[in-house]
Amino acid sequence: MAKPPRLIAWETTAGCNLSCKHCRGSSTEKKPEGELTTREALHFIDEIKEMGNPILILSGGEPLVRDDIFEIAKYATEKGLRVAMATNGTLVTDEMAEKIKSVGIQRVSISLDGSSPETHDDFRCMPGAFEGALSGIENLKKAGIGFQINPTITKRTIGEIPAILDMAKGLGADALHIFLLVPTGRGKELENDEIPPVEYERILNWFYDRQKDAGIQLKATCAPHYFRIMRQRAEKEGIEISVKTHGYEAMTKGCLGGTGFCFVSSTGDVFPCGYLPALAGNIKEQSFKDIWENSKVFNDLRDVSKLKGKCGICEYNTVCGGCRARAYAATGDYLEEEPYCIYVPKKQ
Ligand code: HEM
Ligand SMILES: C[C@H]1O[C@@H](n2cnc3c(N)ncnc32)[C@H](O)[C@@H]1O
Ligand code: MET
Ligand code: SF4
Repeated sequence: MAKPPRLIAWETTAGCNLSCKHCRGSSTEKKPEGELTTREALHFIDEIKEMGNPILILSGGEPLVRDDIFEIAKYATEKGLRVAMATNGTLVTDEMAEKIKSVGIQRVSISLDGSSPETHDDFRCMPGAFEGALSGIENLKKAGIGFQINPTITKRTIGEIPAILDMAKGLGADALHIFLLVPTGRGKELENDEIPPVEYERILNWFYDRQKDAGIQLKATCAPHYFRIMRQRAEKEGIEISVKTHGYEAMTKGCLGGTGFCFVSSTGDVFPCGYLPALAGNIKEQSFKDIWENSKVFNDLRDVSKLKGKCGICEYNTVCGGCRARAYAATGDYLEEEPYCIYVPKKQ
């Protein structure tokens, strides 16, 4: 029997006040038909709670454009779920920050796709988006809410990542979670902005070094090969990987899509992650538990022996496993080898 999910990202709405260049959801001001109603949303929370006690990320689109977002969040925290919110920050006024606090949301992520207004505003297609995000952060701080910074790594932003880390530290963020661009949704049009595989290797090695001295929590999302690099580096350094030396990263693995994580769209479609359009089911038609336990796609992803190409024979496949969304984007098959990894497995 599959273990229950540890983390669920829910696109509470596909509507958004921005329309960023890379957006996996192609979000705009216009919401698509069929968004879960308040009743359906609360029922979904009941279903999650019956299965276990995961972290629930209220994402979007922009969650703050959903009218009943605080009712939903309050319902979830009162049921005992740990609730986080992912926002672009521009709508986080003092009043919003107070509401976020009062419904018991524990942490908020703010996206910063540049250390300067020029880069961020260009990426997010809105002049003032950078200032808006910073002002959102100040308001969260005043309300005493923990926050993390999420930058997306592309050719446009890679040069500013060290400066974004410094900013995150200076602002008092709890964490920096880097996101590596996945060419899906509007992100498909940014295909040429994806950093090449050797650059991935370089930035993830830099990230490994910063884990030691950053002083804030760092996590590489959608970069499963980080978990290979971490092991290769630790071996070279003669360090045994343990919770003591590598914290939370020692206990987890590259991609949790389908094993510990899933993404639920604004209309109730369930996917392994927000970047992999392989449908597992819809919560309006089937119970969430049934989808999680029995769908073909989730069961495929739980079986490492199904991986193909070099991921199939790689000695790191239980800790990395490749990005299934990139494999799907490149080949149409989510079990194919990860196209952005330069490692040559030892077993040939
Ligand atoms: C410590 C436990 C956490 C773990 C294990 C974790 C892990 C993950 C994983 C696996 C993803 C998958 C991305 C994908 O495949 O779509 C993800 C996405 C994400 N995480 Fe975390 N995360 C944690 C905590 C948090 C917290 C506290 C926040 C705060 C807001 C956060 C914010 C996000 C966001 C915004 C996404 C992207 C969701 C989306 O697609 O909209 N995470 N995380
Ligand atoms: C929730 C987080 O997901 C990021 N995000 C949105 N679209 C993409 C994509 N195509 N690839 C990677 N990250 C993305 C946002 O910038 C935000 O930080
Ligand atoms: N709109 C929020 C952000 O930009 C969360 C979802 S992004 C797909 O961070
Ligand atoms: S990335 Fe976030 S802020 Fe930007 S358009 Fe998509 S949902 Fe909106």
